[in-house]
Amino acid sequence: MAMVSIPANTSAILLDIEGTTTPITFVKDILFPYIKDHLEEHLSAHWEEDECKQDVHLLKKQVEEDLRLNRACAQHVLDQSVHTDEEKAIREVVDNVLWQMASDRKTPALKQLQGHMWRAAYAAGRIKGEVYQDVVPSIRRWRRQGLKVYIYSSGSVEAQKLLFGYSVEGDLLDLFDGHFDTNIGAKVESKSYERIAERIGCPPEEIMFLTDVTREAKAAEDAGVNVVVVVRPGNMELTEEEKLHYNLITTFSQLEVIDSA
Ligand SMILES: CSCCC(=O)C(=O)COP(=O)(O)O
Ligand SMILES: [Mg+2]
Repeated sequence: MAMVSIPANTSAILLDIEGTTTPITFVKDILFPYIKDHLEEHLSAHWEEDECKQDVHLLKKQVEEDLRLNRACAQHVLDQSVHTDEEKAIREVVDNVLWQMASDRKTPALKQLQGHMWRAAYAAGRIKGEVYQDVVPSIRRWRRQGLKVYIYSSGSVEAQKLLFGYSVEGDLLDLFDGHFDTNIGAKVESKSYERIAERIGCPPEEIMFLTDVTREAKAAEDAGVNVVVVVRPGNMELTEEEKLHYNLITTFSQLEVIDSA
């Protein structure tokens, strides 16, 4: 097993979730189908509640933004406060959410609603967050070596905390020093990594980002962050050029801290 060094000046490890800590199949075959199967029921049950109203309001704002930028989109998200036909309004929200999911969009509006829906399923024990076996021991080792560990995922911070709080390995939230989602910016934009460095309180060069997606790796690299690309079963194939360019690992155990002592 080829080892990859964590540079001695590193103070924080930043982890992606889907395809990095967690199998893509967990997200695609369990989390996303849960939303599709329960969306209409969830909206009907909570339509009059403040949280649901805020979720719908955010979706509506996203539609307005998409229209402003001429993005093709399912345009019908109505403000339920002015709509009289609740069933029709719910149907339109369902259409918009399903359209966003089919396009694998990562908008904060979509991710916030998903997080709220998963909460009930995790709390009832119907879903448990999956993590690869090498993840927990490696994070514990890095922490013992003085590194901070953060999550940066397109999933909302709430969804991240549910996944790790109700995981197959129990409550893992104490492994993390903080969480970031797309409220700090998209994962494919380098500015997001600069903001994260600022929030963590260290220069980008002291952060190592682990992800399966090379567009995210490139954005992080452009910000000065060190990057390792994680190759897990079912992750997107890398090009030959990408394989040569990036440090690759198939398990977190391959990452070793260079001891400065
Ligand atoms: C964190 S829970 C669900 C994951 C999700 O919704 C998602 O979009 C995965 O994105 P990632 O940035 O972790 O690859
Ligand atoms: Mg990922």
